[in-house]
Amino acid sequence: MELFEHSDFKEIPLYEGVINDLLAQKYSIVDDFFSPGEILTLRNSLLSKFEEDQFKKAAIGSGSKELIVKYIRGDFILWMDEKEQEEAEKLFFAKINEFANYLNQTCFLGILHKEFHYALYPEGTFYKRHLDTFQNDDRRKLSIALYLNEPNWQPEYGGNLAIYIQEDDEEKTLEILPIQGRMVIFESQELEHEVKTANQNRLSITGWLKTR
Ligand SMILES: O=C(O)CCC(=O)C(=O)O
Ligand SMILES: [Fe+2]
Repeated sequence: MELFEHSDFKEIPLYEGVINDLLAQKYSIVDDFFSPGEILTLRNSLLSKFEEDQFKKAAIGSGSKELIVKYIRGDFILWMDEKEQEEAEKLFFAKINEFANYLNQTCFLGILHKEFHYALYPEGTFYKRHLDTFQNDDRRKLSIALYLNEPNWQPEYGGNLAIYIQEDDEEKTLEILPIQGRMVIFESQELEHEVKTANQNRLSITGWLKTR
């Protein structure tokens, strides 16, 4: 007879890597969170929804204070609906839910909610330096950006994600190229960041894992 029940918990190296990065440096960059096939499905979903004119100009703040501030951010967004039974949403949320459950089991993060949107930054647009918890939402725990850009995104296409890192008394800037399939995860309440001007259409999914 066994005294202790074996839990069905199985260690997943990809998620362990992300967790170790987050603990060590508050951010993690992974290029194989989703498979190339999944990335293509997500990219095609974004493109067809954009062509159907479903995207709206992104705003700052919420409710009646919503303002369209094009000198702060120039992207167009479409909130994703988990209940949507399209392949893209299904595969995206299946993986994100698995990851959130894993975080809850291993790090006791208490992730209860999530919200994600597709984003398209037209040529010449950017998102000025900010903290994601500015968006009237201090429940945001982890920010996630997944890049759905064309293959072989070049440095001259711009659109880097700049993350500002406080090191002792000095500030360091980390610039991340938004190559297709890359995912960046970082602590929403800790790291200020910025989307540099894109010189080509820049496609992504952005979202937040949130506590109560
Ligand atoms: O797309 C990115 O790299 C980050 C986007 C972002 O900072 C935001 O939507 O709050
Ligand atoms: Fe942000």
